[in-house]
Amino acid sequence: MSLYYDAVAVISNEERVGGSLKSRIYANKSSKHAPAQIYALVSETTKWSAVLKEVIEKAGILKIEKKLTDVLALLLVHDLILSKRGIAAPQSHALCIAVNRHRSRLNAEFTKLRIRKGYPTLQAFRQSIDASSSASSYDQENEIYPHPRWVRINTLKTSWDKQLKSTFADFEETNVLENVLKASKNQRIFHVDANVENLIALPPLYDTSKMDAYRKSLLILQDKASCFPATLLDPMAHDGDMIDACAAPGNKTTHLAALSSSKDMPSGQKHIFAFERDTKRAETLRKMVAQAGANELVTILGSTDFLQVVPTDDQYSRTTGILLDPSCSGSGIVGRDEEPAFHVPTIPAQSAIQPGHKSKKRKRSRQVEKQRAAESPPVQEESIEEADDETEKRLEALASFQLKLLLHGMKFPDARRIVYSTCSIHVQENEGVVIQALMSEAARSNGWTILPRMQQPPGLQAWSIRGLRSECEQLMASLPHAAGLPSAKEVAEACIRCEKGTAEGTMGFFVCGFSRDPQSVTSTALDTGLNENIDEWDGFSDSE
Ligand SMILES: C[S@@+](CC[C@H](N)C(=O)[O-])C[C@H]1O[C@@H](n2cnc3c(N)ncnc32)[C@H](O)[C@@H]1O
Repeated sequence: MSLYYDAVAVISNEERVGGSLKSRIYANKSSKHAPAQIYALVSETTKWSAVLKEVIEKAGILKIEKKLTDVLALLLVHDLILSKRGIAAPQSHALCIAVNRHRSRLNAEFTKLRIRKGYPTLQAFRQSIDASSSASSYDQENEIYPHPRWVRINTLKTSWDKQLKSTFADFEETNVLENVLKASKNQRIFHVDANVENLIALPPLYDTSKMDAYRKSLLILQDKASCFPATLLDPMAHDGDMIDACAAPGNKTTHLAALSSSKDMPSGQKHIFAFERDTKRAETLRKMVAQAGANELVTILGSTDFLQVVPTDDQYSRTTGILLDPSCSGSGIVGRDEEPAFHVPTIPAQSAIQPGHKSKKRKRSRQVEKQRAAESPPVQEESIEEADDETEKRLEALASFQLKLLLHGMKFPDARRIVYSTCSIHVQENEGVVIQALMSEAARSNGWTILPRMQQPPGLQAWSIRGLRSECEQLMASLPHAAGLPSAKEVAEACIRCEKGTAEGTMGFFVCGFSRDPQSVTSTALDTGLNENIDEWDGFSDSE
C-alpha cells in the first residue's frame, strides 16, 4: 500500500517544492519505490481522473468507506479498473478490501460512462484519453508557448562534443527555438542555447528518463533561467572559493561546480561551500552533488543557517563569490501550472474532513485545491481585497528575509561578486530587494555596487529582458538617495528578468549581480535610515 501513500504525497506536494511532477518524483529519494513506478501511477491516474471521479461518485463508495480518502480512492480505483496487474497491495489490506467489495458496482459505472461517451470498446476509450492528455502545444489565441525541456550537459562527467556525437547524434539541430517548442514530444530535434553554455532545448515533454546519458547524470534537467545565476557569478573570472548560500536541491551548486572546474586547474584549488538550512533538503542536495560528480569540489554544510555563518571565519577567507538563491514566492515556476488537472471525487458531507483534522492523507494538492476553488461559488469583492492584503504581507515578509540574507553575504571580507536570484515575478522580491540592498549600510560601507550589464558575461549581456525601469525609478524616488549610487536606469539595465510562457521558453525568474573591489573600500559608512534588523521569514517556494 506504500506505493499509493507515496503517490498521494506527490500529488499533494507535501514537500512544497517546485518543478514539474516528474522532477519532483525523481528528486524525492525517500520512497522505496522506483520513481518510474510512482510516475506511471500518478500520471495515468491524472489522465483518467475526470472519468474516475464520476465513477466513484456514482458508485457512492466514499460515503460507505470512511477510511478511504478522495485521492487514495482515485489511485486504487484506477488500478482496479484499468491496470492489468490490479491493485499493487496485499488483498488482505483494509483499503484493498474496501475498494474490492465495490468492484462490480465500479466496473458497471465505468462501462455505463464509456458507452454514454460513445466508445464501443475500452481500447477506443483509452486512445481518446491518451490523445487528449498529450497536448502540450502552442496556444495561438493567447500566444502562450509550451515549456521546452532544458538540458544542461554536465561537463563534470562528459563534454559537449561527446554528447553531440553520441546521445544527440541522430537528432536534428535547429537554429530556431520555436521549432523545438512546436515539435511533438517524441521528435528528435534540439536547439543550442545562445545565452548559456552547454545548454540545449528539447521538445516539451520529451521523455529524457529513458536516455542513458540522463540516467548517468551526464545530462541534467535545468531550466534555462535557473542556469543564469552561476553563469553570472562566472567563477573562473576570479580565483577564490564560492559559496552557495541556499543550495538545495542543488542544481545551481552543480552548475557552479561545472563552471568552477577546469582541466587546467588542479582539483581542490577552487572550492564551493553549499549551505542548506533544511535537514531533509540537505540530504537531497548531497545526493544531487554526488550524482553530478561534484563531491570533490563541494563541501555541503547541511542543517546550517547561512545567517549564522561568521563571515570572518578563516574557512571562508578565500571566498570571492556568493550565489544567493533564497526561498521565494515561486510565482515564476511553470511546472505546477502545466500539470494536467487532477479531478478528485467529492466526499459526501458526512464523511468529509472535519475542520482541524490533521491527517496527512487528507491533505490536498494545489491542483486539487484549484479544482475545488473553481467549483465553489464566486468570491465576494471583500474577499478579493483580503486576499490581496494577504499576498502583499507575504511578499513584504519574504522580501525582508531575502534582503537580510543578501546583506549578510555582503559582509564576507574577500567577496567581490554576489549573485542574487529568485523564481519570482514580483518587484518586491526582485528590484525592490536589490535597491534596498544597494542603499543599505552593509553595501555602502563594504563598497558593493550593482554589476553593470557591460561587465556581465557576453551571453547575459545579450539577453534583452532587463529589470523594470519605471518600478526602479519609483522605488529609488521613495528612498533616501545618496551620491555615488547608480541611476534607476542603470539598475534596471543590470537586472535580468525571464518571463514565463513566452517564445524564450523560460520560467519566470530574476537575477542580479553585485560587485566590489575590496581594495577600494572606505570606512565612511552612510546612514540611509533603512532598518537592517529584519525578522527572518521561512519562505514559501524552493525552486530547483
Ligand atoms: C530556492 S531554494 C534554492 C534552490 C537551489 N539554489 C537550486 O537551484 O537547486 C532555497 C533553499 O534555501 C534554503 N534556505 C532558506 N533559508 C536559508 C538559510 N537562512 N540558510 C540556508 N538555507 C536556507 C531552503 O531550505 C531552500 O532549500
